[in-house]
Amino acid sequence: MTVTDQAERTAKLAAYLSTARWYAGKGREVEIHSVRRLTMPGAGDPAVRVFVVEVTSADGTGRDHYHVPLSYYPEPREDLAHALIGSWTDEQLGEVHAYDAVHDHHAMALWLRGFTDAGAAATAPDDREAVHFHVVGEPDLDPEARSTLLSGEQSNSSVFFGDTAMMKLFRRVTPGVNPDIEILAALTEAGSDHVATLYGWMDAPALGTDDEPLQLGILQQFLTTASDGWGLALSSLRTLFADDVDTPRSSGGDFAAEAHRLGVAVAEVHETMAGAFGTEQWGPDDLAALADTMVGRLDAAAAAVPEVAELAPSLRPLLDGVRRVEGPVTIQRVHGDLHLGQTLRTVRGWKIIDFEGEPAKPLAERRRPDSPWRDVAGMLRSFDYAAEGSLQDRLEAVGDIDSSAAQGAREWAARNVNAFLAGYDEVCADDLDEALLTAYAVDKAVYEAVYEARNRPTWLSIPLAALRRLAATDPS
Ligand SMILES: Nc1ncnc2c1ncn2[C@@H]1O[C@H](COP(=O)(O)OP(=O)(O)O)[C@@H](O)[C@H]1O
Ligand SMILES: O=P(O)(O)O[C@H]1O[C@H](CO)[C@@H](O[C@H]2O[C@H](CO)[C@@H](O)[C@H](O)[C@H]2O)[C@H](O)[C@H]1O
Repeated sequence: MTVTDQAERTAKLAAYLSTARWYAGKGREVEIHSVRRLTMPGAGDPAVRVFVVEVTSADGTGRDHYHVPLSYYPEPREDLAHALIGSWTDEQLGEVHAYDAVHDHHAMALWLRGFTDAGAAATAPDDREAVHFHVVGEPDLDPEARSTLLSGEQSNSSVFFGDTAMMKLFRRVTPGVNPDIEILAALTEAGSDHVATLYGWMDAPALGTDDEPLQLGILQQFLTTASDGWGLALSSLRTLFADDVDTPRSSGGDFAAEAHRLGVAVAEVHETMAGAFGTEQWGPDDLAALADTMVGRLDAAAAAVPEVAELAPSLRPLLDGVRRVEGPVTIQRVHGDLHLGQTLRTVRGWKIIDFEGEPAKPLAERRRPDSPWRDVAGMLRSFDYAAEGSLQDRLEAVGDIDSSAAQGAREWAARNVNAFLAGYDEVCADDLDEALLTAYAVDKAVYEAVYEARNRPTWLSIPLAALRRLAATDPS
């Protein structure tokens, strides 16, 4: 292969990365520094390779690694045209057309086989350049199940194997333990009713002697009959708008009983996590450090989003309020990025998914114990998002928002926040510290403003409106 071939191939990969939903560095040119190539056990037909691509990080100061599995065909595949990375001459395979393998069910069958064969030592344990498969317990996997890629706004790529298992390939990967695997393993072992059972995971061995393995993905139970909390909340709001009622309580789609049950479920998950990982206490110094971190994040957001900069002077005192919280505050492992989209309602009750934490945070930070009120604040923000998002949808569909719809949506959010908190409080009766909860809500809305500015600018108004309301609260 010539240097020009190599450069052309890298450019095609960079172009693909720049458009991928899961690529965090939107808006900056993708600069590839190195590409590690892993082999896939059993690969042949189709040819498959797994790459770990090192790029300049989203903020330009460091390096990020992306997990990119590719499948190769000698002839173009019409059905995979949307997932084409490029066509080139490969030193071993000759002329190839390379596709993002998650879209290719022939390729994904190799991953399923990796798990079904894992007990039979499909990968040589000392093969440092192979993807390794690990299975937990004896999952009932159907080796013939066909994969379906989940479409939508995901940070990772998820495929369903029939209605038995779901595999999520992590896209941005860091050496070390991935919290999604670690927490699901602990909750599965503890017999939690509120999560999908962990079936297994895949990783690649460490590169250097100081490195830890690179966890590449997770296999878990497919939750049948699942509807996500976000969709259910929007549907409740649509019913509210259609009903001619005075309050959300009288609407046929009232969500409060579900919000209450969800509060109970989140609290039970917190309890199980506290039992599995233990608890610690935060004193005044830790609370001061938390305030510093939050103020630092506000300052970074202010530099990136001008509207946040305008509000920053009024928001800072709310974050500084954490310094006055009367400790000790109990901390433990938490979800870290909890919102309605991370909850699934099944016939067996509410389930919580995706324990990865905020995708933008470094792994070590995401694994650090925190106050469970961070998760509670995430849910409260999400009820507000649902109310405001539904008004925005209405504006786009109907052309304007009448004042009764706006008032109804806001009452809906308040009602469900109260119901959620009441359910949470039934299980975890820790005294609620308003200042701490408010600071977490500000911190989350600040994060959301940056997230929306980067990923969904038309939704930026939602966290900004929340920040404006919060900025008007009395910090004392
Ligand atoms: N165990 C499961 N069973 C069925 N559907 C699931 C399961 N886990 C997740 N999902 C669906 O897949 C979507 C993406 O999963 P998630 O873990 O949130 O991925 P990401 O990290 O990419 O955001 C969820 O919104 C949910 O609809
Ligand atoms: O689900 P992810 O781990 O990818 O989380 C990221 O994307 C979320 C959006 O999909 C984002 O959540 C924000 O929007 C939601 C509505 O789409 C809303 O329910 C959440 O409250 C709001 O934070 C999340 O912040 C981001 O990390």
